Amino acid sequence: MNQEQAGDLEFAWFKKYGATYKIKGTFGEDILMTSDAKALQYIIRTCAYKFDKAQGILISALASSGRGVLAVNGTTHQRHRKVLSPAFSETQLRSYIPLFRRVGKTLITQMRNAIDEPGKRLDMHMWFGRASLDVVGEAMFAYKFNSLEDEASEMAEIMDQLMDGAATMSKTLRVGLWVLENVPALQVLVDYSPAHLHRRLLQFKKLAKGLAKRTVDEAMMEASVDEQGKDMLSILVRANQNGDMTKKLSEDEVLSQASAILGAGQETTTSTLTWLFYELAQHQDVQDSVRREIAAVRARVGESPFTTQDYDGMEMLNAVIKETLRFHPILGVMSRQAYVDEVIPLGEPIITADGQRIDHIPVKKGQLIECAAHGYNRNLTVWGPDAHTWRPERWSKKLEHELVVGIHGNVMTFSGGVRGCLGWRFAVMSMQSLTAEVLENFRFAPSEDTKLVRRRPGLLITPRLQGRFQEGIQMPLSVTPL
Ligand code: HEM
Repeated sequence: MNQEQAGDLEFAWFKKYGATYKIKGTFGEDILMTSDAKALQYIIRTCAYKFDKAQGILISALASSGRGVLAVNGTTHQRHRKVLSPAFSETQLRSYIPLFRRVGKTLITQMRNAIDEPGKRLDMHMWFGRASLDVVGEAMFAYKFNSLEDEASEMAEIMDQLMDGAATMSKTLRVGLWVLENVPALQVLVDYSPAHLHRRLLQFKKLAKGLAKRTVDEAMMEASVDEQGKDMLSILVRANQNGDMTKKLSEDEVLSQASAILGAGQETTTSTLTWLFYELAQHQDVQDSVRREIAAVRARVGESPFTTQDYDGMEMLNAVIKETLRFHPILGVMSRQAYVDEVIPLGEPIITADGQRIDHIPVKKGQLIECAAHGYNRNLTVWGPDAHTWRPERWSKKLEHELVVGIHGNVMTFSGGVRGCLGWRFAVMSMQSLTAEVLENFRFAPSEDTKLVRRRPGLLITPRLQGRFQEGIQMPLSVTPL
């Protein structure tokens, strides 16, 4: 939809028509759009598999990541999720803390090398993109992309181009998806599409699968516990070996998890960190108070590295992370489809076109539903009258919510329920670590171009410069070493 900033149109319509309304899709089909807490809880938590991913989304997930967890529904999804879960246990995630710290240190060194004067303009999207790629790559398949040090990193370049293309939901892409959805026989042709974006996707899948294959082969050969790899794929391979035959993943499914996790984890973390520093640059008082909080913990622990408890105890740091997740969800909407006839309850009743006040909406099998994460995250009924303001102080007291919707802080950004983000805790831990590291070393302020930054609408909501969208995703900030 044409709008200057992602969400502008939807926010105006939520204000005018209420938390739930109907829009028309690419070819005039009815789509239900909702930011209603009760409806969302019902759709993504209570009846998650009755309202599973929409066919169009499954097709694009299949094209971008293969037969991994992102591209399957129902009982197949349950099977994938069960094998993947051990790789995301709290104990497992704690073992990545030294990795977050190491990548943070490299980020600091490389940023310092790039700064030759105070207030240097740096594209923080690029820097956080490379840091996130190095973190996710090593955690996932013990592979060091070293993209922070290697300017010509092939994977970093592919990811940049992919995200740039995928973030722009062009008319051609929308029509293409519609055709594939409505003429399933054509789906076999997807891998032969000549489109530039698609070529890049194939390169991405090939590279990720190749790296995954190496890790998987090594994991299969491990002779003793001491030799066991601690990366996510090795853990997944072990979990898969233990399950009974009907619950196992095939080799193709195992290898596809690499592109699924890389795709799900890299740009999402990058984007959240990027917006977080954008907000800190605009709110110098908040930036100072987070830095003071970090300095106080540093004074207590001295040269010892921060622990998970240290990070979790930093109230202001965590408030800034939660508020950024609330205010800047990278996925504005999550597309679902009713796989059975159902009735969706509403917490905020609506008035229909013929003047009736209703608090339930009956839907037929096949109905498309857009679960509006951006709408829910700024729903005034849930967050109060200042929902449209980035204000981390709101997290200083425990927020009481009547309904549980999201996984973390009850925001929708990581979604929720059985399809909620598997990597949410990994993402939060890596953001805590990278943010603390960077704030201890640099001060951020808006640069000349920062005022041009807009939330560009598309499949993903990304920062671009007004009038210069073609330059790609970027976040120019002025950076001064401390
Ligand atoms: C700030 C960072 C992140 C955000 C905002 C985010 C957001 C999301 C959302 C919204 C979904 C659900 C999509 C849907 O149902 O349509 C999801 C799923 C997923 N995410 Fe994340 N994610 C983040 C980081 C990560 C990381 C770091 C990883 C892995 C290392 C990861 C792995 C996954 C996986 C595997 C799924 C699929 C879950 C399933 O279908 O069962 N995510 N994420």
